[in-house]
Amino acid sequence: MTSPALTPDQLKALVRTVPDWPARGVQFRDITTLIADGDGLAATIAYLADRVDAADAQMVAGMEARGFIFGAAVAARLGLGFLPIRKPGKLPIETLGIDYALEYGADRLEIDPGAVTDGMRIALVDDLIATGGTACASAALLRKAGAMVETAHFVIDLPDLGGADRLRRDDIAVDALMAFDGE
Ligand SMILES: O=P(O)(O)OC[C@H]1O[C@H](OP(=O)(O)OP(=O)(O)O)[C@H](O)[C@@H]1O
Ligand SMILES: Nc1ncnc2[nH]cnc12
Repeated sequence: MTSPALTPDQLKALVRTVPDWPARGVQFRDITTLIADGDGLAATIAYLADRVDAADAQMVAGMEARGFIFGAAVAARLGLGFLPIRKPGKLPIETLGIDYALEYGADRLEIDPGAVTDGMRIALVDDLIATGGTACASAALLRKAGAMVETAHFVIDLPDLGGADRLRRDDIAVDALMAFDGE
Protein backbone atom coordinates (compact mmCIF):
# COMPACT_ATOMS: atom_id res chain seq x y z
CA MET A 1 0.00 0.00 0.00
CA THR A 2 1.36 3.49 -0.84
CA SER A 3 2.31 5.69 2.11
CA PRO A 4 -0.22 8.35 3.04
CA ALA A 5 0.86 11.86 2.08
CA LEU A 6 -0.08 13.46 5.40
CA THR A 7 1.16 12.60 8.88
CA PRO A 8 -1.20 11.94 11.79
CA ASP A 9 -0.28 15.37 13.22
CA GLN A 10 -1.20 17.05 9.94
CA LEU A 11 -4.49 15.13 9.91
CA LYS A 12 -5.17 16.20 13.49
CA ALA A 13 -4.77 19.83 12.43
CA LEU A 14 -7.60 19.29 9.91
CA VAL A 15 -10.11 18.34 12.64
CA ARG A 16 -12.22 21.31 13.76
CA THR A 17 -12.88 21.72 17.46
CA VAL A 18 -16.16 23.41 18.38
CA PRO A 19 -16.39 24.32 22.07
CA ASP A 20 -19.64 23.93 24.01
CA TRP A 21 -21.46 21.92 21.31
CA PRO A 22 -23.94 20.23 21.48
CA ALA A 23 -23.88 21.07 25.19
CA ARG A 24 -21.88 23.35 27.46
CA GLY A 25 -18.53 21.79 28.40
CA VAL A 26 -18.31 19.49 25.36
CA GLN A 27 -15.39 20.00 22.97
CA PHE A 28 -16.89 18.68 19.74
CA ARG A 29 -14.26 17.15 17.43
CA ASP A 30 -15.69 17.72 13.97
CA ILE A 31 -14.41 15.56 11.10
CA THR A 32 -16.30 17.63 8.46
CA THR A 33 -13.16 19.70 7.84
CA LEU A 34 -10.94 16.60 7.66
CA ILE A 35 -13.06 14.85 5.02
CA ALA A 36 -13.49 18.04 2.97
CA ASP A 37 -9.74 17.91 2.33
CA GLY A 38 -9.00 15.40 -0.45
CA ASP A 39 -5.53 14.52 0.82
CA GLY A 40 -6.81 14.40 4.38
CA LEU A 41 -9.60 11.99 3.49
CA ALA A 42 -7.32 9.78 1.38
CA ALA A 43 -4.63 9.59 4.06
CA THR A 44 -7.18 8.84 6.79
CA ILE A 45 -8.67 5.98 4.77
CA ALA A 46 -5.18 4.67 3.95
CA TYR A 47 -4.18 4.59 7.63
CA LEU A 48 -7.39 2.87 8.71
CA ALA A 49 -7.23 0.39 5.83
CA ASP A 50 -3.66 -0.62 6.76
CA ARG A 51 -4.80 -1.40 10.30
CA VAL A 52 -7.91 -3.29 9.27
CA ASP A 53 -5.82 -5.25 6.75
CA ALA A 54 -3.29 -6.14 9.47
CA ALA A 55 -6.17 -7.40 11.61
CA ASP A 56 -7.07 -9.87 8.85
CA ALA A 57 -10.74 -8.91 8.97
CA GLN A 58 -13.26 -10.54 6.65
CA MET A 59 -15.78 -7.69 6.83
CA VAL A 60 -15.97 -4.10 8.08
CA ALA A 61 -18.84 -2.75 10.20
CA GLY A 62 -19.44 0.97 10.71
CA MET A 63 -21.81 2.84 12.98
CA GLU A 64 -24.40 5.28 11.67
CA ALA A 65 -23.72 7.91 10.54
CA ARG A 66 -20.09 9.02 10.65
CA GLY A 67 -18.83 5.43 10.79
CA PHE A 68 -20.35 4.89 7.33
CA ILE A 69 -18.06 7.51 5.79
CA PHE A 70 -14.87 5.80 6.92
CA GLY A 71 -16.01 2.18 7.19
CA ALA A 72 -17.38 1.84 3.66
CA ALA A 73 -14.31 3.49 2.10
CA VAL A 74 -11.97 1.19 4.05
CA ALA A 75 -13.98 -1.88 3.08
CA ALA A 76 -13.96 -0.92 -0.61
CA ARG A 77 -10.20 -0.30 -0.54
CA LEU A 78 -9.62 -3.77 0.89
CA GLY A 79 -12.22 -5.53 -1.27
CA LEU A 80 -14.31 -6.43 1.80
CA GLY A 81 -18.03 -6.16 2.41
CA PHE A 82 -19.46 -3.40 4.61
CA LEU A 83 -22.07 -3.91 7.33
CA PRO A 84 -23.99 -0.80 8.41
CA ILE A 85 -24.88 -0.69 12.12
CA ARG A 86 -28.05 1.37 12.00
CA LYS A 87 -30.06 3.53 14.32
CA PRO A 88 -33.51 2.00 14.99
CA GLY A 89 -36.30 1.74 12.44
CA LYS A 90 -34.15 2.22 9.33
CA LEU A 91 -33.82 -1.32 7.98
CA PRO A 92 -36.77 -2.75 6.00
CA ILE A 93 -36.38 -6.30 7.39
CA GLU A 94 -36.54 -8.19 10.67
CA THR A 95 -33.46 -6.87 12.43
CA LEU A 96 -31.25 -8.02 15.25
CA GLY A 97 -30.93 -5.21 17.78
CA ILE A 98 -29.38 -4.17 21.04
CA ASP A 99 -30.53 -1.58 23.57
CA TYR A 100 -27.84 0.30 25.45
CA ALA A 101 -27.55 3.06 28.02
CA LEU A 102 -26.35 6.54 27.15
CA GLU A 103 -25.07 9.05 29.69
CA TYR A 104 -28.63 10.41 29.74
CA GLY A 105 -31.29 8.02 28.44
CA ALA A 106 -31.00 5.01 26.15
CA ASP A 107 -30.58 4.11 22.53
CA ARG A 108 -30.73 1.12 20.20
CA LEU A 109 -28.70 -0.20 17.29
CA GLU A 110 -29.81 -2.68 14.64
CA ILE A 111 -28.27 -4.84 11.91
CA ASP A 112 -29.32 -7.21 9.17
CA PRO A 113 -28.49 -10.57 10.80
CA GLY A 114 -28.34 -12.19 7.37
CA ALA A 115 -25.16 -10.27 6.57
CA VAL A 116 -23.16 -12.14 9.24
CA THR A 117 -21.98 -15.71 8.94
CA ASP A 118 -20.99 -17.68 12.01
CA GLY A 119 -17.41 -17.05 13.13
CA MET A 120 -16.80 -14.26 10.60
CA ARG A 121 -14.07 -11.81 11.72
CA ILE A 122 -15.58 -8.31 11.62
CA ALA A 123 -13.56 -5.13 12.29
CA LEU A 124 -15.39 -2.11 13.72
CA VAL A 125 -14.66 1.30 12.17
CA ASP A 126 -15.96 4.66 13.42
CA ASP A 127 -14.84 8.27 13.38
CA LEU A 128 -14.50 8.64 17.13
CA ILE A 129 -14.59 6.81 20.44
CA ALA A 130 -15.67 8.75 23.52
CA THR A 131 -17.42 6.81 26.34
CA GLY A 132 -17.36 3.64 24.23
CA GLY A 133 -21.12 3.11 24.59
CA THR A 134 -21.70 2.94 20.84
CA ALA A 135 -18.69 0.74 20.10
CA CYS A 136 -19.29 -1.69 22.99
CA ALA A 137 -22.96 -2.08 22.03
CA SER A 138 -21.95 -2.58 18.38
CA ALA A 139 -19.45 -5.29 19.30
CA ALA A 140 -22.01 -7.03 21.53
CA LEU A 141 -24.58 -6.91 18.73
CA LEU A 142 -22.19 -8.39 16.16
CA ARG A 143 -21.14 -11.09 18.62
CA LYS A 144 -24.82 -11.87 19.25
CA ALA A 145 -25.14 -12.37 15.47
CA GLY A 146 -22.27 -14.91 15.57
CA ALA A 147 -19.34 -12.72 14.48
CA MET A 148 -15.88 -12.55 16.04
CA VAL A 149 -15.06 -8.94 16.92
CA GLU A 150 -11.40 -8.62 17.89
CA THR A 151 -10.40 -5.16 16.65
CA ALA A 152 -11.87 -1.65 16.50
CA HIS A 153 -10.36 1.23 14.53
CA PHE A 154 -11.06 4.92 15.01
CA VAL A 155 -9.90 8.17 13.53
CA ILE A 156 -10.13 9.93 16.93
CA ASP A 157 -9.82 8.67 20.51
CA LEU A 158 -10.90 10.78 23.47
CA PRO A 159 -8.97 8.79 26.11
CA ASP A 160 -10.24 10.89 29.03
CA LEU A 161 -13.70 9.43 28.42
CA GLY A 162 -12.49 5.84 28.83
CA GLY A 163 -14.12 4.22 25.80
CA ALA A 164 -10.99 2.55 24.45
CA ASP A 165 -10.25 0.98 27.85
CA ARG A 166 -13.84 -0.22 28.02
CA LEU A 167 -13.49 -1.94 24.65
CA ARG A 168 -10.19 -3.53 25.70
CA ARG A 169 -11.95 -4.99 28.74
CA ASP A 170 -14.28 -6.67 26.22
CA ASP A 171 -11.18 -8.25 24.58
CA ILE A 172 -11.14 -5.90 21.62
CA ALA A 173 -7.83 -4.38 20.45
CA VAL A 174 -8.24 -0.67 19.77
CA ASP A 175 -6.30 1.70 17.54
CA ALA A 176 -6.83 5.35 16.68
CA LEU A 177 -5.08 7.65 14.26
CA MET A 178 -5.07 10.54 16.72
CA ALA A 179 -6.08 11.36 20.29
CA PHE A 180 -7.34 14.53 21.94
CA ASP A 181 -6.07 14.11 25.46
CA GLY A 182 -6.98 16.78 28.00
CA GLU A 183 -6.89 19.45 25.27
O1 LIG B 1 -18.13 6.53 22.43
P1 LIG B 1 -19.50 7.15 22.48
O2 LIG B 1 -19.72 7.96 23.73
O3 LIG B 1 -20.61 6.18 22.23
O4 LIG B 1 -19.56 8.26 21.33
C1 LIG B 1 -19.06 8.04 20.04
C2 LIG B 1 -20.16 8.00 19.02
O5 LIG B 1 -20.80 9.29 18.97
C3 LIG B 1 -20.80 9.77 17.64
O6 LIG B 1 -21.92 9.37 16.93
P2 LIG B 1 -23.37 10.01 17.12
O7 LIG B 1 -24.18 9.08 17.99
O8 LIG B 1 -23.22 11.43 17.58
O9 LIG B 1 -24.02 9.91 15.70
P3 LIG B 1 -23.68 10.49 14.24
O10 LIG B 1 -22.52 9.67 13.72
O11 LIG B 1 -24.94 10.21 13.52
O12 LIG B 1 -23.34 11.96 14.34
C4 LIG B 1 -19.56 9.12 17.01
O13 LIG B 1 -19.67 9.10 15.60
C5 LIG B 1 -19.58 7.76 17.62
O14 LIG B 1 -20.37 6.82 16.92
N1 LIG C 1 -16.60 15.21 21.76
C1 LIG C 1 -17.14 14.65 20.67
N2 LIG C 1 -16.88 15.15 19.45
C2 LIG C 1 -17.42 14.59 18.33
N3 LIG C 1 -18.24 13.53 18.37
C3 LIG C 1 -18.53 12.98 19.57
N4 LIG C 1 -19.29 11.91 19.91
C4 LIG C 1 -19.24 11.79 21.25
N5 LIG C 1 -18.46 12.75 21.81
C5 LIG C 1 -18.00 13.51 20.77
